[in-house]
Amino acid sequence: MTGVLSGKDLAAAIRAEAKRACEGALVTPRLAVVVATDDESSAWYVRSIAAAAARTGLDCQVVDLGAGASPEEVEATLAGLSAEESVHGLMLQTPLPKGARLEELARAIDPVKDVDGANPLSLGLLAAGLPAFAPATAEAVMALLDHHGVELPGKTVTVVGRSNVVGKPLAHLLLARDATVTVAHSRTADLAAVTRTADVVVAAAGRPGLITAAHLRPGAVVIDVGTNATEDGGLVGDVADVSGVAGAVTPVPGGVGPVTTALLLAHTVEASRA
Ligand SMILES: NC(=O)C1=CN([C@@H]2O[C@H](COP(=O)(O)OP(=O)(O)OC[C@H]3O[C@@H](n4cnc5c(N)ncnc54)[C@H](OP(=O)(O)O)[C@@H]3O)[C@@H](O)[C@H]2O)C=CC1
Ligand SMILES: Nc1nc(=O)c2c([nH]1)NC[C@@H]1CN(c3ccc(C(=O)N[C@@H](CCC(=O)O)C(=O)O)cc3)C=[N+]21
Repeated sequence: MTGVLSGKDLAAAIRAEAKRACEGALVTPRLAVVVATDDESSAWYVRSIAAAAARTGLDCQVVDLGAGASPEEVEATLAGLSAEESVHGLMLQTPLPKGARLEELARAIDPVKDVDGANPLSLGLLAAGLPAFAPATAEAVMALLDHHGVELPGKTVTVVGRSNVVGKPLAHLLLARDATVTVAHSRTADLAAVTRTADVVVAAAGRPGLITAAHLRPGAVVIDVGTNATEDGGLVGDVADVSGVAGAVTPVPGGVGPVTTALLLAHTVEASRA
């Protein structure tokens, strides 16, 4: 029997705590989200952030520069919002316009407002095991594993994807919890060989159906980070039907996504109290 690792209850609990903190706050925490893409999965995320912020009692300011924005324009916008006292949390949506790199632009995000851990300084601190905001998605994967009682010390974990938003920071968080970590990517010669040895497989490639039953050791725990928009307006992950082989799998929607959104708000509340 393949179990379903829902993120809904966990997300609700994180939001409830953030809400309590907002009710007691002198200043309403404010999150600014900068968008320079027309990507559908980013649009999904921005809508969930705005909706969750409204329910939780945070202010959310979306600054949409359009997919044609220049890197200079994005950088100047981030620098301006970083300097604004009323803004406590600041994030830049990916993907970015052609030629723009997140790790370069995010240097303009003040590290104390870097609630999605995008400034390379945050990633460096995280790698060194020092306090910093982790990208909400990477932290959401850890929170889901903990919430569902998945043990990590000594376990083998394969992360598929090495982006600075998900794969790389997640590898550091897993290492800090004494897992043995393998990071796979598009140049990995034999993906199935490195996923089949893993007790836990995290799929964060943005490729619908990439991970199949043939990629898994029987009983493996599968965390599906992928959020791929379908033509009919739905959302699918990176994991095909693996029921019967996987021990447990996170659903899409309803798995990593809601926890990511909730943690982004929690980070903003925390930043507003610093
Ligand atoms: N649920 C959530 O909260 C979130 C979901 N996402 C989703 O997660 C997915 C990944 O996001 P992100 O990390 O930003 O994406 P990127 O496109 O930045 O990175 C994708 C990574 O996957 C690797 N990859 C691509 N194709 C393959 C393949 N066939 N086999 C093995 N590895 C492959 C790439 O390798 P290489 O480096 O060689 O190019 C790259 O490292 C997307 O679907 C995104 O929408 C992202 C953030 C949050
Ligand atoms: N800098 C950056 N950081 C990101 O974390 C990031 C990004 N850019 N760009 C886009 C992707 C995509 N992403 C999603 C997060 C949550 C849902 C989510 O909450 N989905 C709900 C469904 C949506 C709903 O029902 O409202 C769910 O999975 O249940 C979706 C997509 C984060 N991303």
